[in-house]
Amino acid sequence: MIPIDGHPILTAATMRAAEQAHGNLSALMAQAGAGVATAARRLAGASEVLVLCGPGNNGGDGYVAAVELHVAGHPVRVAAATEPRTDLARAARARWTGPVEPLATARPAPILIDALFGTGLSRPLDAVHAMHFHRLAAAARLTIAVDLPSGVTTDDGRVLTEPPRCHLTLALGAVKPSHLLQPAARYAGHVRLIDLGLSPASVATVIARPAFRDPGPDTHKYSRGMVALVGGAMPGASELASIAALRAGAGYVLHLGDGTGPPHALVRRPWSAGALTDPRIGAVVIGPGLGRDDTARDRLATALASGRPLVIDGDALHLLDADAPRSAQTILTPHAGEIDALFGKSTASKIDRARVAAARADVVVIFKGPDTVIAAPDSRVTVSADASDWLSAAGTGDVLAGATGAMLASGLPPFEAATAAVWLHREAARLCGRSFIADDLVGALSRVR
Ligand SMILES: NC(=O)C1=CN([C@@H]2O[C@H](COP(=O)(O)OP(=O)(O)OC[C@H]3O[C@@H](n4cnc5c(N)ncnc54)[C@H](O)[C@@H]3O)[C@@H](O)[C@H]2O)[C@@H](O)CC1
Ligand SMILES: Nc1ncnc2c1ncn2[C@@H]1O[C@H](COP(=O)(O)OP(=O)(O)O)[C@@H](O)[C@H]1O
Ligand SMILES: [K+]
Repeated sequence: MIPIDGHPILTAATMRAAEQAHGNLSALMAQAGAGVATAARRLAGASEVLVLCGPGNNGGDGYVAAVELHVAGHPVRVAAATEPRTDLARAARARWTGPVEPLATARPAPILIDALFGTGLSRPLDAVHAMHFHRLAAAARLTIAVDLPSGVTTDDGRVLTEPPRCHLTLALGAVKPSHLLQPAARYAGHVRLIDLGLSPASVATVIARPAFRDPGPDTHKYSRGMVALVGGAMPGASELASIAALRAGAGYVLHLGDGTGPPHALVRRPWSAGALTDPRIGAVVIGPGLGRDDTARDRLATALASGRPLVIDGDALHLLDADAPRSAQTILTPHAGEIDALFGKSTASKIDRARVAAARADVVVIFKGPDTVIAAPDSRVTVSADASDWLSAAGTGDVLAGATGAMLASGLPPFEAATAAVWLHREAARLCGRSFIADDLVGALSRVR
């Protein structure tokens, strides 16, 4: 049971391929079931465990876990609505010598293991499975899902049948998109990986603590990263982004636009057409509070022509031509509404949408939300889940844009800069606790760094 940070994300199909490449499916199931049993024993204390087994190999994992728990002397019962249908699951079922209670009449237990359906779920649960899964979870103190909470898809974060909210999900062999993508992810609770030794390759990974560029003895303010913020109609937003760039670690931040006041560390200048020609500028951030009028259009055109690395956020995303050729490293930071406006609506998964957008616009995309997906034009993807829901407040996106500018100006390549900023933003939100405002989040960036 290991943390998922930095681990590859596999779809149902790539998982099946990894499983086939391994060759010994029975050994994999034995390992998976044993991993589930070990985790359950660690968390259950002396409490009884009830394992719900489905018809496929997810159910097979459940039977193996039940056998392992029994062998270890742990009180365990099994319930199922149907007989196993795969050879592997039948073999696992045959090794369970205790009774199999009908799901509909099964008595609850303090610890519930959901081994009903995993990556093979292809349609909504029938009424018996759905109703009794909820009944037994409501009576349990702890619900542990095997591989995925039964009822969610594997690849795109959709919910076919609403499962109960599990406390823990044990991802078998690899993390799957639905462990991270909403709305499915909220039903998984904490996600931990059970390593099956598959070492699968994937261009998609779970976000991990980034390698920041820290200052050294030879660093000066410009080499540490100079960020220019282009202001506009609402200077508050671009100021918030400016201060975020400072607190995220930029050595010099220039706010180009109206507005006065602290912090004194922020260098303020009025906007001018030549404002972005300073070759020391390592990143230009444009969009927070920019507005969408002709002035905003002119400023965006100047920024795009400057050749400086760019972070394009907020209003600027509504003025941008996604298909225009790029002359500089560019990071876009859209939320769902901005993705729709720029690239059109789509029912594809958030990971696929981010990847398609990055390739089409030849940029790094930070597709924001409770699940944030970062995609590069070369198909690399990293996903950040578990962000504080309290980030759903005005201005927190401006903070991310500023932090992204700081990371880009520090010399990190765009994908790494985007990843570092998203991680920093998420950890800062964690430090802020509840009911914080965007200004508090800015302060917390320093503490995280
Ligand atoms: N991929 C791997 O490396 C490993 C996979 N294992 C397990 O195998 C699981 C996948 O097994 P399966 O492919 O057998 O899939 P599942 O066990 O998830 O379920 C598939 C079975 O249920 C049926 N089914 C699908 N949706 C249904 C619904 N709503 N109502 C009723 N029946 C439905 C399918 O027709 C099929 O018979 C994984 O989630 C994992 O738990 C582990 O045993 C070990 C390793
Ligand atoms: N429910 C949520 N849980 C976690 N993070 C969220 C949630 N809602 C929004 N966020 C994050 O908060 C930020 C909001 O950005 P955005 O929508 O651009 O707001 P604004 O433009 O007001 O600053 C993004 O980083 C996004 O990922
Ligand atoms: K399950």
